[in-house]
Amino acid sequence: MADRRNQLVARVRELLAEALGASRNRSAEAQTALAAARQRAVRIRRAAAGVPERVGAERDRRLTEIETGHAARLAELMRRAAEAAAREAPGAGSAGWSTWQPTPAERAEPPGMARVGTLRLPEQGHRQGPRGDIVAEPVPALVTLLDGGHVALDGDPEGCAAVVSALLLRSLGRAAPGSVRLIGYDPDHLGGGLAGFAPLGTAGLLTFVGPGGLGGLLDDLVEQIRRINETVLAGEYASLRELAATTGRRPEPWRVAVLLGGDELSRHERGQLDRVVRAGAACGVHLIVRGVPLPDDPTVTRVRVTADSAHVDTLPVRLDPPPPAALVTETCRRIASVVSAGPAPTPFTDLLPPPEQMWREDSATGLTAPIGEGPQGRPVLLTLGDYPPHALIGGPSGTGKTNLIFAWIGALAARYSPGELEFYLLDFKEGVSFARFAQGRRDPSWLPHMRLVGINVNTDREFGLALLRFLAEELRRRADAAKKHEVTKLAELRAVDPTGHWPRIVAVVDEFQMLLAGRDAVAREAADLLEDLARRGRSQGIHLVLASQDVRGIEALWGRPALVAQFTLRIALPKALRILAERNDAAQSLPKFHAVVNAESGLPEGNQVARIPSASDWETWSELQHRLWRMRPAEAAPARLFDGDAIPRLADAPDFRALHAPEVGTPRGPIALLGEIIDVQARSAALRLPRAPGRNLAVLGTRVDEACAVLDAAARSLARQHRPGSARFSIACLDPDADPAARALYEELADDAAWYDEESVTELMAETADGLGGPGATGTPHYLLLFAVDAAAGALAARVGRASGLEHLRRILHDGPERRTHVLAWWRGVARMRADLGGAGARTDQIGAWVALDIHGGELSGALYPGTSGPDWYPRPWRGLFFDRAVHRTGQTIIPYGPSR
Ligand SMILES: Nc1ncnc2c1ncn2[C@@H]1O[C@H](COP(=O)(O)OP(=O)(O)OP(=O)(O)O)[C@@H](O)[C@H]1O
Repeated sequence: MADRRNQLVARVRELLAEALGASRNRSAEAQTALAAARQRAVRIRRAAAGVPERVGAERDRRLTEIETGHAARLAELMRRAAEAAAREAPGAGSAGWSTWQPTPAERAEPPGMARVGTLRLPEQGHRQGPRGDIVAEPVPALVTLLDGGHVALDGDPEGCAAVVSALLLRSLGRAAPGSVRLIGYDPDHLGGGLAGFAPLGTAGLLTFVGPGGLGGLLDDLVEQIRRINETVLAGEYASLRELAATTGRRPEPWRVAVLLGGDELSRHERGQLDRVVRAGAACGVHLIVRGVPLPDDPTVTRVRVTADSAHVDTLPVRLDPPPPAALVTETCRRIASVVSAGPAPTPFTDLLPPPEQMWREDSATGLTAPIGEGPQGRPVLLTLGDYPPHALIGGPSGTGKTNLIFAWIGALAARYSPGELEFYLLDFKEGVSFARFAQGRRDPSWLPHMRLVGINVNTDREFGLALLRFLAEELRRRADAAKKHEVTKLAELRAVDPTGHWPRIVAVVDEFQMLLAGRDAVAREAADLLEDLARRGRSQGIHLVLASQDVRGIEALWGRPALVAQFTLRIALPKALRILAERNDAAQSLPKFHAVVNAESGLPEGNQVARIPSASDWETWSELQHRLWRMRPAEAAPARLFDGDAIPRLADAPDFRALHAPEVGTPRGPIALLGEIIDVQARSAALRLPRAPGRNLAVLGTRVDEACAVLDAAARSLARQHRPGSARFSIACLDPDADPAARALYEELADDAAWYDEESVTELMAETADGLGGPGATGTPHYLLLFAVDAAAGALAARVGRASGLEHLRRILHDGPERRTHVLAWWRGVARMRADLGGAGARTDQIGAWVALDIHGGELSGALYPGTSGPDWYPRPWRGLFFDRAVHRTGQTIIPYGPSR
């Protein structure tokens, strides 16, 4: 039993030991696991502690990134907004006050908006500057006024006044001087931003309406809107802005009414205010109000100002300071002085079609072109055709006649090509402005339509006559052509003869009364020609435009009612008298640079007032002329310029250039050119010297230079028709003053010339007379050029052999021409010539031709000139009267050629 018990104890011990061992192992394992777990926990805790730090950094990084992007985007948007604002409110519309100056919009350009401050954004836009600094980009706060709408102000008076003066100054700065008119209504004398604009009042650009005047003011604005809608926009345009954009014209000013408080409005006034708000902006009528309720309308911008903030509609705004007072008054003063100086002329380009449209018109039925702008901004047209055919222009000196002629010629020349229209222009007053139409030294261009320009012709009425004769000839040519084609009018002639050259002709004569002045042959013939041209030119496309500053010019026509009646188109410049019908005094109240245009012979119902653009200053004109000149046809030749003050040169004369010597022998009837004829083609006066009795020339008068010039031209032109060595030129100079000219001629003629003086002239006479031989003898052509031959009378009176020198001279004059010996002699008076010819009663028929210089017509009576009283000749410098009994009925005025040297 004990064993059993011992065995049992041993077994229990054994089991216990096993159990203890096992549990020790387990415990150790547990310990290890615990330690590991503890370590993990620490690690985890540590790791866990690191996690939020990383997430936060990431979040912050992202946030910063988003913020930067946002700021950049905002800055970019604000930059664009600022740029857009600068576009919407260019120049004076938004410039800062320190650099502000007026920048008027072009006429087709809208004036734009006006800046009053900057937008106050919740997050102000920034962008990084180059060094990382922050740069603010303010966005301008803009308000629409001119052409856009109205502004209603409310709140702090000082802030409102700042907005009013900023808006007004910016509006004035964006418009041409005078094109913004302000009307103030300030019954409580609040000033309200208007005060600084007072200088505009002197030019009528700022008017005030007194207390109680609001109703009248609103009625007036409504009336303006009605008128503009009916007569200016006239259903064609929705607004003045559209009209300006389409046509480039702005015929109405902007009217800005500034209404500052006052009593409550009556029903009528409210109604009128409503109308202005609804319809005003399209007609350039705008309101700026404070203390006057404006109805809600899309055109109304509301500006609310409190002591520390401001809003434009709903946008918060930081208002600009008001413009400096000095800037306001100085700007207004300048505008007022420009306006007081007179209305700005409309630009000349208004009269012209666009370049691609030039020379597109057809003149078959007439010529139509604008001359200026009418009161409603519409062009006023001038027409020349079957009706009205001719025009009279009148206006005292300085009222713009010349300018009007330039404007009209330019408007026509730009529309009709030179094949459709030709001009002839004659200016009887002193001045050279029309010379521009012809080619000049300074400017090689000319107006391709211009065929003739006569300037400084005041003493050369013959030139006017020559033009009229030329036109009469052209009229005859046209009438003949019409008859041949069995038609009556130019339009029909052009239809049946489409390849013919039948342009309309416009002949302009400025100060035409000079042509008709006096009761002499020139005036009589001129009036007859004018009458004929006026009557018949109408249907043949020849149109007369006569201008005069002087009522006497018109009176010269008044005596010829049939002539005056043809001039149905009348153009009266300010203060012109008698151009319009008797009781039509519209020209008396015309402003400067305006004209009454009347196509009804001046009857009041035909009046149209036009504002004439400035066209005559050199730059304005030459721009057009150069353009048209470049368009000229290849064969176009410059206009003939006749300048009464210029002395022509023989070497330039077409007739001189055309002379040449025959291949063999002597010319049958050589020609001596004496001077330029006063005519349209610059021809030379030519004396034919065939072998026929009387073919000698006497130059009569005391003017040395002119006499020498006539003999010089005669000799040089004759020499050109003889080969060297085939003619003799004997030059006798008996007046020392003529010596240089005679010597120059002697040198020019070289071997063909011989020189004689007082000593040797007698020999010349004797030898020449003796050499004449019998009546059939025809020797070498011999020309005796005797300068101041009367000075040799003493020497010639002496007998040499059988006869005296004078007798020889008479024989040469008598028998010479038939033997090719011609005398071209200068006597210093008619009586001296007669004496040399044999005394007072001597025959003069051996003097077949003469040129009279300072000799009165009466002295030339008798055998020298047909009739009893001599020619109508009043001597004047550098002019001569040429008469050739073989070809002339009346004398011909010539201009001696200038010295050839
Ligand atoms: N429409 C106009 N706009 C601006 N300036 C003008 C206009 N018309 C004329 N003028 C200017 O007025 C001045 C006188 O004009 P213009 O020479 O045409 O007058 P006029 O009547 O022909 O005078 P006169 O007969 O004395 O020559 C010139 O300096 C001219 O430039």
